[in-house]
Amino acid sequence: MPVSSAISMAPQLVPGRPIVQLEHVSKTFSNGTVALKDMTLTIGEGEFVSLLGPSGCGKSTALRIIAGLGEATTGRVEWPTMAHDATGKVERAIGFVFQEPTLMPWATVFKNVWLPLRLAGISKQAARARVMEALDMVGLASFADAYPRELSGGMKMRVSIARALVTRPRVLLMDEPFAALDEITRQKLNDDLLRLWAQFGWTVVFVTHSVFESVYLSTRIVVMAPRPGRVIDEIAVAAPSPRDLAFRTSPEYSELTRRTSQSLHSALGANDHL
Ligand SMILES: Nc1ncnc2c1ncn2[C@@H]1O[C@H](COP(=O)(O)OP(=O)(O)OP(=O)(O)O)[C@@H](O)[C@H]1O
Repeated sequence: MPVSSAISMAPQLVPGRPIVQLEHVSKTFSNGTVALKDMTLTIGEGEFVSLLGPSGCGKSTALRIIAGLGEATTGRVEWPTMAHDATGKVERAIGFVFQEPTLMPWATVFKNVWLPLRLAGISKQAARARVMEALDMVGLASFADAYPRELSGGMKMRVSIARALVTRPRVLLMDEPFAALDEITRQKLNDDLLRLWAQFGWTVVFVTHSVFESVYLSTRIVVMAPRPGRVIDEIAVAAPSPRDLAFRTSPEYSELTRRTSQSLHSALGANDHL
């Protein structure tokens, strides 16, 4: 594919029906910090969207609002295709992966992954098949009886991902999940995540600081700037799957990282006067 056709403003690329829509979402914390200002974003089913931007531009705040872990001050988040309970509250079929694996050190890998099902009242026996399925997806089925202290950093993150997958979410929300890992482990987890995404067809919203990671993983990159946190650019990445070393070393990848770096640079420059 010629480089120019892989780069365009993103809206043409939205492939499926909208699964989540942020409509003019703003968030001001009680100390007066405007973490998000007027964020409008539609994410289609099956997209892999990265939120990319410098520290403090509101990426985590946006992700938490999407997850229902935080409230927007103004604006709305709509889930047009998700079920609602009897009170009209949306039943978000989501999994959330934090930057730290946040595992219970005293519990086995199995018990850590069982946690979301246990909280939903599902017994260990009834949960067994689903826990093992989730562990199998991340390649850790044989570590079910291990404790977190016996695992490497990458394996702990895999357990954390399995814990997010055990509820069989339609949308996976990931807040810089690989930032603390070494480069080789990070690339391996990038590849495994892409393979699972292609296989299971989830929608992924992925927060990152890394231009390279965002280009490698995403179908669309949403670039954000701080003070106030806002969207300043969207970049479509039309390169087909599977993405691999050939893509990582292609002229198309270089051009996309150049274009994305420029955009990130202007995100920083937008606040030079502050
Ligand atoms: N609970 C809070 N109370 C007050 N201010 C907050 C709170 N949470 C975040 N902020 C502020 O809101 C802004 C956006 O924070 P947020 O964590 O969303 O940014 P981010 O882009 O995810 O940053 P990073 O990449 O460093 O994680 C920052 O200025 C931050 O200090």
